[in-house]
Order: sequence, then structure tokens, then C-alpha cells
Amino acid sequence: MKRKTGLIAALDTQDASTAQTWAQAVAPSAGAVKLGLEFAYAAGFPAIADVAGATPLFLDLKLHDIPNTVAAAIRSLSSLRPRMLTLHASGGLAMMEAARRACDEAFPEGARPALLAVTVLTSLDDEALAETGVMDGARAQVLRLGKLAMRAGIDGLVCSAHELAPLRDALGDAPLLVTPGIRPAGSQAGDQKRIMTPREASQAGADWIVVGRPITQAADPAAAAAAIAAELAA
Ligand SMILES: O=c1ccn([C@@H]2O[C@H](COP(=O)(O)O)[C@@H](O)[C@H]2O)c(=O)[nH]1
Repeated sequence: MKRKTGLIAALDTQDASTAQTWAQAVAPSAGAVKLGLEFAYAAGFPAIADVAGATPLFLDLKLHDIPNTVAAAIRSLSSLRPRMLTLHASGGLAMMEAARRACDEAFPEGARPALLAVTVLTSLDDEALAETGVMDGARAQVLRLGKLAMRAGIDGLVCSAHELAPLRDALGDAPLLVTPGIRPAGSQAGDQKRIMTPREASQAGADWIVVGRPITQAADPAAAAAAIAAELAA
């Protein structure tokens, strides 16, 4: 049976009123809004809560530090009540385990966010990854980090749509698989390297796709989001 794929709109801006405008525009089409480093550093935590409002919040802070610091950061951000929260799998097993324990302790029963481990950023191709010392390519590294994240009790993974099939083969249906690097046909790749269209990512088994600039930089963000949602539903 075809998996239902939801749209997460990435609202990357420093300006709270711009983010608010975009959040309203995508509300009929997106299942969640993503606020990340750019917005958090510029606008602050209270603005994150304001923009998300009643829409589920994907808080993409990509935590990456020693276990004690990551656990403390999760306790600090718990008042934002994110639905999904990211950390880097490359922080290691102990860091991810500490994050999971902190989530269990800091959030009330039933309100714990899905912890998502970022595997290999979608802006990296095999060549760029080799420059960091990973010589066997993005697919192998995503699988390695994905398995490590599952051992740590992490709920899902951020990966490119190209790794969905091997991840499903290796890990089954349970992990939530979230894919940025999504580009509707004809749109600019920008700095993204491992890309797919919304329809391709959905067919490959994504639970969620993350789309930013193809929506926010469109002449009509509401229409762009609606077109992507329609492509996912087709
Ligand atoms: O591997 C990753 C992890 C996170 N992202 C984030 O997703 C959006 C993508 O925005 P676009 O404008 O659609 O490229 C952005 O907020 C990234 O921080 C990612 O792209 N890749």
C-alpha cells in the first residue's frame, strides 16, 4: 500500500512577520512548519512559538554536542512543545541515548516529540562527503548512522529520498523517514545535491518531505505549497 506522505514547509527567514505570513499561506497544505537555525538565532524562542501557533512544529535545531549538553538543551527547549526535533546522528550513540532520555523526562506523557537523527546532509554528494573522511559514499554512511540511531531509541531519520529504499529494506516500516532536498520539476536545486521531486520521494517511501525555497521564494507561496500537496496526493 502506498505510504501517505505529508508536507513540511521550511520557513527559513530571520523575520518573524515574514515567517508568520508564510505560515498562514501554507497552512491549508502543510502538515507541519519547520523553523530552524536561521529563525531561532534571529527571532528567538518566543517567536518560534508564535509562528507555529496551532500548526505542528518541526524544530530543526540539529543538536550536536556532548551528551550532557544536548540533554540540557532539550530540557531548555521543552516549553516549545515541538512535534519533531532534530539532532545529528554523527554526535554518536551516547549523545543520542542521552537525548532520548532527556525527552522522556522533559515532556509530559503523550507530548514527547519525535526525535529525528540527521544522517548525511542533503547538500553533500559523495565527493563532498569524501572530503570529510567518509570514503564509501552517502548511502553507506546513511545506513550506518541510521542503524546507530535506531540502537539509541531515536524515532526517525532525516535523509535524502535516494536512501529511502535501502533504509526501508534495512530498518523496516517503523522509523519515521523525513526527506529534505525536494525539488518540484523545473525548480532550482540551489545548494542541494541529493534531490528528488515530491512525487518521486513519496513513491520511494517518505513519511514527510521538507520543502523550503520552492515555496517561500515562489511568487505565490500558498499556490506553490498547494501544488506540492496535490502532487503528493495524486
Ligand atoms: O539534510 C538536510 C537537513 C535539513 N535540511 C533543511 O531542510 C530545509 C530545506 O530547504 P530548501 O530551501 O527546500 O532547500 C532547510 O531548512 C534545511 O536546513 C536540509 O536541507 N537537508
